Amino acid sequence: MTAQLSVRDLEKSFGAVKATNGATFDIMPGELHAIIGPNGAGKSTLISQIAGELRPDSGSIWFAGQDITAVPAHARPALGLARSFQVSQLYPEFSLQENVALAIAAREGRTFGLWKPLASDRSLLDPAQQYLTRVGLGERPERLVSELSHGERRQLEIALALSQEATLLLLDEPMAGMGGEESARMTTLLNELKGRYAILLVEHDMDAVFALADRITVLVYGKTILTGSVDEVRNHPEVRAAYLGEEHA
Ligand SMILES: Nc1ncnc2c1ncn2[C@@H]1O[C@H](COP(=O)(O)OP(=O)(O)OP(=O)(O)O)[C@@H](O)[C@H]1O
Repeated sequence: MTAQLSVRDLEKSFGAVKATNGATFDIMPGELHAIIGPNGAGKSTLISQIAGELRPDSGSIWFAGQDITAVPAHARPALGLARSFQVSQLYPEFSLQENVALAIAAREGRTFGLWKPLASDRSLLDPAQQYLTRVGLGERPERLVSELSHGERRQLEIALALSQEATLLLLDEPMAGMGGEESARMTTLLNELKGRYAILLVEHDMDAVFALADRITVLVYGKTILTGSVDEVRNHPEVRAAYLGEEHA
């Protein structure tokens, strides 16, 4: 089976800091693959290179068998690779459903100088409603983005990534800033999405990572020191020493 994403010997330095130092791993179709590592290990730098926002110094990134190392960030979503949207990119005065409809229109290359025609376009609003339902926001699609709680905004970001017809979702700390109940809801959502989508999850919440991950890659000082199952990672002496501490061992 061809990997959905392959990262090979990736290197990226900032001055004297080797933020990515020979990172290599694969994500298979439908796999939820977590990247963990201590603060400053290079997780954000890695995800930014996969999204195309940072150019690696050397090494390669392959998406569904195609070398995308030189493909610019703006062209990657059309291939099926979606980084979750920032809610700051949304239209606060429009409803959830209208925002997702606008994202679908943008994906389809439709121009929307006038909002009115789009607002009544069922061919956009119906699929928008389906994406909202898939992430648990389907009940009140008329709400404004400004009315959402922090956790609901993160759910909306995922709906927007799905609306890009992604096959790989890049999720950078989706549980950050969430309370227990919101984290549990996000964990349930990601559990429903895995299998249908390949997911690269960078997350500090180890309970969520251990509950969700099919495989985990451990990053320390930019190097991928291990890729394995939850049990393999929990029991690996170097990982315990470098990162987890006894409470998760
Ligand atoms: N734009 C930049 N310029 C200079 N140094 C950078 C830049 N971005 C990251 N770094 C450095 O690269 C290293 C890796 O940083 P990165 O943010 O990727 O780690 P991280 O694993 O995401 O950390 P955290 O868990 O704290 O978010 C750090 O030493 C950081 O200081």
